[in-house]
Amino acid sequence: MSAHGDPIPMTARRSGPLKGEAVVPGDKSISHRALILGALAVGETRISGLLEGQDVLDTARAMRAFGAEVTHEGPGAWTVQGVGVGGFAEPPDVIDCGNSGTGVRLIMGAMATSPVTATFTGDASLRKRPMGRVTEPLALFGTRAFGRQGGRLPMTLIGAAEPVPVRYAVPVPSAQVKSAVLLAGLNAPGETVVIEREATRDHTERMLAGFGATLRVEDGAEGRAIVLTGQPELRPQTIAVPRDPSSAAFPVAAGLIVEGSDVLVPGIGLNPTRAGLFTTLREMGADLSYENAREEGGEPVADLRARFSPDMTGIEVPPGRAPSMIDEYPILAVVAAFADGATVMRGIGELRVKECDRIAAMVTGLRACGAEVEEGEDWMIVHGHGPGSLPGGATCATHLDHRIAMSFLCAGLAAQRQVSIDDGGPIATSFPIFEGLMAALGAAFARGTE
Ligand SMILES: O=C(O)C1=C[C@@H](OP(=O)(O)O)[C@@H](O)[C@H](O)C1
Ligand SMILES: C=C(OP(=O)(O)O)C(=O)O
Repeated sequence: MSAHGDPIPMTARRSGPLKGEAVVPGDKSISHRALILGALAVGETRISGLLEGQDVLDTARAMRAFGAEVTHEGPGAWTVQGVGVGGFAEPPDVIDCGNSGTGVRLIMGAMATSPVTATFTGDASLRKRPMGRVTEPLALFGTRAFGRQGGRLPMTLIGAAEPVPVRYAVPVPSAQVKSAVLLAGLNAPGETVVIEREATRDHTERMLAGFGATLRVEDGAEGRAIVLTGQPELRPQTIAVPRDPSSAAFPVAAGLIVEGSDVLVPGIGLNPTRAGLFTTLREMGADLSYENAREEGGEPVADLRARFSPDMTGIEVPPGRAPSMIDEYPILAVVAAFADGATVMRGIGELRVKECDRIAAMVTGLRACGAEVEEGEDWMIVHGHGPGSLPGGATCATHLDHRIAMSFLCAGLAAQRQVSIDDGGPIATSFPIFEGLMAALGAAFARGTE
């Protein structure tokens, strides 16, 4: 089933050259944070380029439930009248975060140190995902959480009435956990310290500084420590959301594997904590260039140009790069099937707790398409056989996971036979215009399965 309705089976067939410009929507991570920090500021935050995907719309609805005024002014243009740090009202109903791990975990952090109680739920995918990784550090502030076994949603959080600041070393590389602790730290007196061994996406830190919070980053033996001073008055901001590198990954990858293609993907955020896929593709020999590199709204941005790359070879992806491309392994696995030799992906255990178990979903689907793939608890190896070599001819299960759905549709554009997916509905969570945008480039997509 798709996240919000009947399943939408889809099929992709081998396509002629993909040509043209692919203007992808705003960054999902930054969009969630703009709404949440806007709700915690005093006054009106103005946002342009907001991703209007279901995940972010669910966060907008949640911010309204906590008392912020969130208004849709026009395409991508939103305003948020914030209630101030510690100003959240108690929501009158259950907060449904749909398919979004980022939404639910960041919002839990944002409400955890206010004297309100909220119950959270989500779709069948989100209800399987672990929330203990967030509620355990939140308990240090004094927040209480009651959920299903294994720390699963639905879950009720009772915010700490008299929160204390915390010092917390994040045990898994997770920007969501880091961000939840920082957002909770906003309403605790004194300094809250979050330490991460490996740097994960830093949008929360950048945006907190933009909103006027006092924070500093110290690199030490334990890793990267973020020190936040609690109880600031956040100043409303004007935020231009850059276009999402995780969405750009799909037209870029399709451009590299479909014969004769030349695709331009303009205005993509290339924050180094997000751009690992593009570095990896270039190391594999992809004809992928950055044009017109510039800075927009405090984030590095460039136009990406991807041309058909018949000479890509498999590589060993450095495990330390995983946090900067964590959502891109499914599409990398597809590109790897069209490169020559083995692409080795290690240190990717976190993929097992995303919208679905992404290692299992990719291995099963790629094998059904005739690829040679190996897997272990936290690794995956794809043995590619060059351009046009993937047999295809399968229907792949997407398990309520947008990235799995888009990855297999891209595979079908270059495979020998069609590749179908059982449900394209979840694509709307992060990239609602994917089908039309790809079709405009020349992608042979159809509704239904073979
Ligand atoms: O903070 C964020 O916006 C995100 C962090 C990552 O999750 P984890 O924190 O679980 O690694 C990523 O997979 C997700 O798509 C977005
Ligand atoms: C993992 C993802 O999102 P989330 O954790 O927010 O559901 C994703 O978008 O790939």
